[in-house]
Amino acid sequence: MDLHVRYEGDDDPEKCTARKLARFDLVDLHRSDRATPYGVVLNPHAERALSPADATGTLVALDCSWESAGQARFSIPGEHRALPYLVAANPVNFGKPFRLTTVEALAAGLVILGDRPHAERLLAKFTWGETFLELNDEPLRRYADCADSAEVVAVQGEYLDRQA
Ligand SMILES: C[S@@+](CC[C@H](N)C(=O)[O-])C[C@H]1O[C@@H](n2cnc3c(N)ncnc32)[C@H](O)[C@@H]1O
Repeated sequence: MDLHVRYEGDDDPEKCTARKLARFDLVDLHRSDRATPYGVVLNPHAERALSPADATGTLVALDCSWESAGQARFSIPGEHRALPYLVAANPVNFGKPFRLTTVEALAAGLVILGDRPHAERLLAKFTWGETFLELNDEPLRRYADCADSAEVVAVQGEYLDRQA
């Protein structure tokens, strides 16, 4: 799978997971929407949840600060998909649902789309990377077994009910 990041550069460069992935040649960074290849765009505001039905060779994330990650920022052309309920393992948002770093979002997307080994290669660059897969082991396996977005949303409902 080709991994691309629309890079805004408005977050702390020391903590930026996309920059680190780029240093290891694990993603390509793009400074404009126009330069970003068309594919499945990971967008927390998207109406449709990512599912194994989204067969694609190109996964795109937007790396910007959460303060600036409003809907309007996601102007990248592509098929926009939200990730279902998963919790963050990164030190900034540990345990918070839906608030994933770029590497966590790309890794989750890869697992749901059936490429767990690729996800493991990305996460191996972060001390807390393996924890992300451990914390989300059951939901990730279940989402990856779903046929489509509606099934993913139904499975997600079980986790949201447990939270309530
Ligand atoms: C807002 S940026 C924050 C990046 C952070 N500065 C870092 O260093 O990784 C995280 C990106 O990951 C993707 N992402 C995170 N959580 C997501 C979710 N619940 N659904 C879809 N995409 C998500 C989106 O592309 C989002 O813009």
